Amino acid sequence: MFFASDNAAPCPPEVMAALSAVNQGFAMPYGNDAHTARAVDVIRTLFEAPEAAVYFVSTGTVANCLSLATVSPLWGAVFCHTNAHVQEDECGAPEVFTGGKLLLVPGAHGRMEPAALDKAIRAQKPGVVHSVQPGAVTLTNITEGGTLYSVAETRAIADVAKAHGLPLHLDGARFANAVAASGATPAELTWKAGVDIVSFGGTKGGLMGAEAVIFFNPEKAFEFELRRKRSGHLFSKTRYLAAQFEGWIEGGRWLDHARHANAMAARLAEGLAKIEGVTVAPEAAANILFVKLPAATVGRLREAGAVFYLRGDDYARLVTSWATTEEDCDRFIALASE
Ligand SMILES: Cc1ncc(COP(=O)(O)O)c(C=O)c1O
Ligand SMILES: C[C@H](O)[C@H](N)C(=O)O
Repeated sequence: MFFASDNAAPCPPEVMAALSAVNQGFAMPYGNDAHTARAVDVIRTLFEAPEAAVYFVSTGTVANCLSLATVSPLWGAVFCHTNAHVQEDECGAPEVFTGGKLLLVPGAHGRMEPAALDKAIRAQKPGVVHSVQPGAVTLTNITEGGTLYSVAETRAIADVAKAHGLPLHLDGARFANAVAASGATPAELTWKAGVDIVSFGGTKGGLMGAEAVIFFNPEKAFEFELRRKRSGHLFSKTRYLAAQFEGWIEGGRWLDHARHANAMAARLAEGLAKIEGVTVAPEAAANILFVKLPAATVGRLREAGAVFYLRGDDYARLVTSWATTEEDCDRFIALASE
């Protein structure tokens, strides 16, 4: 009953097999190897973006920070949701890397409200030297609140960003879960909806610290490469990051795992919603649930070995993964209903 985070899950067998397969002999370092080239092609094909620039890094935080620093100037404001990971869980790294500042945009259920984004951008007095200048917009899909930006909702944010001439970044730490939840294709949920750069998360999907950054317009790609090197995030043995993506994407396993994680969260939500005194927050679309549990229930669950975080308002955050089993869910539900 380990629901603290999908980060905590082990690596699926195909990822370990891919690591073992790539660990043969010598290969050019710094991404100049055949595995990296193949993984780049696999991702370009997956996103229907043959011209895209694709890079591998080891954490979602640095994927976000390097992406935003590449597209937002030193004096830039990056607009994000009030509870965005870049705001709440990256220790100010986005502002270190970009040199600018994050400006928060409200919206229900973890999604920025397009009108609120437009208002926040206009409030920055573009052209006035005393004001930070609008630099970029970033959204998270699946959001930190466990909700989904649909294709239409992504397009609505993109339309506001584009109206102000701003690039749109997508924090896709759980993008696989968003694709599984939306039924859209990766292309429909990104560049076809107006997204310019994606942090395509592998770690939450089970990879051993591997993330991909995708620039659909490769124009500024080399700047990303320079920033990645300067910040010490150019892996000399990139083949080990790249091979994990190859193994994970091959045969659609990346999406099968995400569908499974989402299904386990739905199983939990359905069972917990039937329990008197338990409230399941609405709009959960993927593998993150927020559930209000009586204090005694929290104690009983933890006593029985359940692992999960409590949010400030006493909502438990339950995160499922590719490795979550039906037994995990059913045992949690049974204990919560005692
Ligand atoms: C939505 C979101 N974005 C980015 C990250 C950052 O990933 P990392 O912890 O690998 O830096 C996380 C971490 O879990 C996350 O949940
Ligand atoms: C919250 C923590 O930073 C991590 N992003 C997670 O989702 O578990």
